[in-house]
Amino acid sequence: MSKRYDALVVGSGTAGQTAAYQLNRNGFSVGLVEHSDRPGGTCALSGCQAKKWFYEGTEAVARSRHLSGIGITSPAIADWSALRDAKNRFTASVPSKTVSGLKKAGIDFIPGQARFTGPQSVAVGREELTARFIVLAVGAVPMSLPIDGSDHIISSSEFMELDRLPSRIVFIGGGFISFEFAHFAARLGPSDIHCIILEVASRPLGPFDEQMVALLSAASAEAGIDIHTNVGILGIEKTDRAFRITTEGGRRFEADLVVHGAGRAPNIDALELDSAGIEATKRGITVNEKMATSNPYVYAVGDCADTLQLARVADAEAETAANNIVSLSNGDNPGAVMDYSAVPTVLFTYPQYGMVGATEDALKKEGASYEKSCEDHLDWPTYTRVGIAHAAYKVLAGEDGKILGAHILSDNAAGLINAFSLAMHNGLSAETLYRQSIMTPYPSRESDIIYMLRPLVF
Ligand SMILES: Cc1cc2nc3c(=O)[nH]c(=O)nc-3n(C[C@H](O)[C@H](O)[C@H](O)COP(=O)(O)OP(=O)(O)OC[C@H]3O[C@@H](n4cnc5c(N)ncnc54)[C@H](O)[C@@H]3O)c2cc1C
Ligand SMILES: NC(=O)c1ccc[n+]([C@@H]2O[C@H](COP(=O)([O-])OP(=O)(O)OC[C@H]3O[C@@H](n4cnc5c(N)ncnc54)[C@H](O)[C@@H]3O)[C@@H](O)[C@H]2O)c1
Repeated sequence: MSKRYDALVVGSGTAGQTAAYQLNRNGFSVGLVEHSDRPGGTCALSGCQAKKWFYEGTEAVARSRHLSGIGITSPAIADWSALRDAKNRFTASVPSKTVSGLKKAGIDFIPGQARFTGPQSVAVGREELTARFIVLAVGAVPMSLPIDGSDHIISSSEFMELDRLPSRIVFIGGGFISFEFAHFAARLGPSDIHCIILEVASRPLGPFDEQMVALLSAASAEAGIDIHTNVGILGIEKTDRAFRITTEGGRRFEADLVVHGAGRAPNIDALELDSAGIEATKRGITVNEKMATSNPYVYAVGDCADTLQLARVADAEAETAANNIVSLSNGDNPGAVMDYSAVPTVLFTYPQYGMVGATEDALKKEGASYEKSCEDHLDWPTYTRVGIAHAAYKVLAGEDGKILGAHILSDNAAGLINAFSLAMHNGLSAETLYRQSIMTPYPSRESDIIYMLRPLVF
């Protein structure tokens, strides 16, 4: 049996849905293939949205601990399984809402695993589907690790399903997931909790600013999280009551739980990309700035593409691909391109670390001339009021005054960094952003932005 669509989308995560709805709104007949029995994707079910339940609990506990002695007498105590249940009440309805939403819009939902049979054709079970354009949005999965006993490692998704947290947790990898989940565990786990992050590189959080990472690492240490770098893990062994992790150089770590935070790889093995002439590396499907692959009929978006693995980047890529497909169909030039120069990123640790644009390390490496406004351990009332001792910022501007990058440690780094991201998108100078920010609602985290900019302006 064979069915033909104007566009076929593979994957029902945020990227796949964004592309499917946009093509559908433009009058395309659209089919969406999904092989999971829980459609809806990583962000909603086990990523950004799901983990935010634990972040909000973490913030409440951490804030009340910080306020202890300055007006709060009884710091909050978390109920891990109640937070998990609240998260699951949200995720439970995601699959059915995903499918009903697609169907209501007139998009065919096709359950099953897609694999290419030709440049414009895909098999799902016994069904052959052909399409003028195909959008791949198959996401990523935890990278397989060359470690003996790696079957003892649990994923971040499994972590969020635990009934309770044990006292000793080792996180493998010092990236986004390990930092965020260690911060959750340190506030939501038992009172004797001890978290360890083992990073293979010489420093954790490689893409972030080295100085700010050192400040976040110090804040993490105070919360009960130890970070070890240059650790080559050899094996994980199950002992009577725990796990023993052995490393190069003969070091050993004992843990009740070992968690994967060592990167996510594109979920492309089942697609048989070679049958369609689509190039990929272990970092993802190779795409150009229009999100087109090496096959002109196929686009790749979201975590499976060799770009950034962030939810709103996935959406922007999906919109870019869909716009280009619509243009091509109309006989127009496909002119939509992705720009990654001012993508804001936030680590949902406590305090949060928000970053946009260049790091100071990168500017130094490039030999770029820049000016910097930077301060750590801020004693501004904003932070003394909530007992945060580790707030910090760094703003980098070029010779022409334009903002090149910003880095913020704060309990609301997400909101703050977005202001800098918008300024960068609009090519604003530090002085223009300063003038436009003077009347920011006061006092707030955001009204402090002028203090961050002053050294670059006067
Ligand atoms: C723990 C965690 C926390 C995160 N937190 C944040 C955050 O705070 N902020 C942020 O911006 N990002 C965050 N991310 C990243 C974010 O979740 C991803 O960037 C985003 O979900 C990617 O969406 P996607 O649509 O590309 O892929 P996915 O949502 O993974 O969707 C891919 C879909 O394709 C399906 N599929 C795969 N192969 C096939 C096939 N052959 N046939 C049919 N279907 C197939 C899968 O079943 C899946 O449903 C987090 C990720 C994790 C893991
Ligand atoms: N707040 C957010 O936006 C957010 C949160 C979670 C995840 N994410 C996305 O999901 C992606 C995956 O997250 P992640 O934390 O798994 O990956 P990551 O790429 O952020 O970090 C992986 C880390 O593990 C290290 N590593 C790799 N192999 C190792 C090994 N064998 N032993 C020790 N260390 C090892 C790497 O050097 C790196 O520092 C992120 O890149 C990010 O794009 C985003």
